[in-house]
Formats: sequence, structure tokens, C-alpha cells
Amino acid sequence: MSLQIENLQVRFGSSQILKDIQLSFNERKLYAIIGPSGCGKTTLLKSLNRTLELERGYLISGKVKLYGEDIYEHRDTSLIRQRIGLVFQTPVALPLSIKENVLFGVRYFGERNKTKLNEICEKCLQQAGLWEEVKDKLNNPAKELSGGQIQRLSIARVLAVSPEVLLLDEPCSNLDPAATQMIEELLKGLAKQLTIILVTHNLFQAKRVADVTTFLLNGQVVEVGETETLFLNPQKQETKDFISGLTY
Ligand SMILES: Nc1ncnc2c1ncn2[C@@H]1O[C@H](COP(=O)(O)OP(=O)(O)OP(=O)(O)O)[C@@H](O)[C@H]1O
Repeated sequence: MSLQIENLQVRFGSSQILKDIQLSFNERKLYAIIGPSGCGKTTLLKSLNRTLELERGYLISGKVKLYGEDIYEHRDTSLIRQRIGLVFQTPVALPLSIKENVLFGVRYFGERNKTKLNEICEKCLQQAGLWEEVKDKLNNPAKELSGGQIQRLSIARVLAVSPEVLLLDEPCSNLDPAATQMIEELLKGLAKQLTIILVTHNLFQAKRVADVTTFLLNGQVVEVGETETLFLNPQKQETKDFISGLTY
């Protein structure tokens, strides 16, 4: 088990956003989290690498264990965020060159060897399926890239620090179908090495890429199952209603 969530509760002021979440994630699998808008999907992802701590007014309890160690007992949040990387919904290009966007975290963690940096840059751009498109313009500003390319660049930047778990929050919501397909193929490939947790609004996307799907509703896990089983034969009425588009 790479990541295990035990009794996770999150509140913002008087609102309870996540209620008694218990979930487990394994290596080399791709997990989708689906649920209606506002049900707590983003809050759940942010709780899984302590990004929630960048917000104000939250209260969290419970455990999130990375290979058995509670990340909330760890002092070094940047190390936690390196081991559990998060890719946001909006593609982010730092005001730097393409190459320096990839190497941003690697440099932060102290790597100075030029040969090593070049190797990491090429390897991660290859992994993110972007190398062929950018190899001749690595020193150009990253802002010149398209939205789909910037999203793959964001993934390369997270991969560059060798995470064990990759979290993605609606990574395709701003992308066209061709760019979406590229990201989906990329994620299926990466899932052969990492634990991937993907929040998506798009039920077809969950069906296409996820091994296991979790349905979240009002901050609670309603149902978890092998993706095909959950979509074909949901056990709970709320799941049936959600996937057939009747409610929410
Ligand atoms: N920083 C915050 N302060 C107060 N309330 C917050 C904060 N962040 C999230 N919330 C509330 O928590 C609830 C869950 O939000 P969250 O963004 O996790 O849902 P979501 O399922 O990801 O929604 P969507 O699919 O629309 O992105 C919402 O009611 C939201 O208003």
C-alpha cells in the first residue's frame, strides 16, 4: 500500500467538508475520484500532500500514511510535496524557459550538476510526451507553449523530482480533445511506475483510464470499486443516480 487514508476529516469554519474518509491506494495503479461539484474532491487531493496548509481556516484530523508513515507527523512539508506531487487544473508556466520550468523543483532540492540536470530535463520531457515538440527550443520562454503543452510541462516539472505518488486535479478541464487524449495516454503509461490519483469531472475519462474509481458525495466516500464494475454494476443508489446523470 503506498498511500492510506484513515479517518480523514476536514472542516472550513463550521462546514465539514470531508467526513471520515478511509481509502487505500496501491503502487502501479491509476485511481479516479469522481463526484459532483463541491463534494470535496479538490480538498481531498490537497489533504494528501499537505497543500491544504496553504489555505486559511481549515481544521484537519486523521492520518494520511505514505508507506506507513503519517505525512502529518513529518516536519518537512516540501519533502512531502516532492514525494507526493500535485498537478493543478490550470496549466502553470513559470516565467522561465521551458528547461528551467522542468528543473525548478530539482534545483530547489539542490541539484547543481549540469550533466545530471540536462539528463533529468530530457528524461522528464520524454516521459511527459513533450520532448519531440520542444527539444529545439528548450531555452525559449515556456509561456510560448499551448495550454496542452503547458499542462504536459507541469507534469514534467512534478516528475523531475521523482515523486512516488502523482495527484492530478482535473488536468484536462482546460484542454481540447486531442490534448486530453495525449494526457490520458501519458497517465496510463506513468501508472506502470507510480501511484496516480486523478480527480475528474469527466466520467468518460474515469472509465477510459482508471483501474479503480471512488465516488465522493457531500464529503463522504459512497462507493469504491474496480472502474468497470462501478460503472456497470454500482452497488449504491446514489452512485447509480450520479453515473446515469439523473441527479447532482
Ligand atoms: N479555502 C476554503 N475556505 C472555505 N471553504 C472552502 C475552501 N476550499 C474549499 N472550500 C469549500 O469546500 C467545499 C468543497 O470544495 P472542493 O473544491 O474540495 O470541491 P470539489 O468537489 O473539488 O468541487 P469542483 O468539482 O467544483 O472543483 C466547497 O463547499 C467549498 O466552498
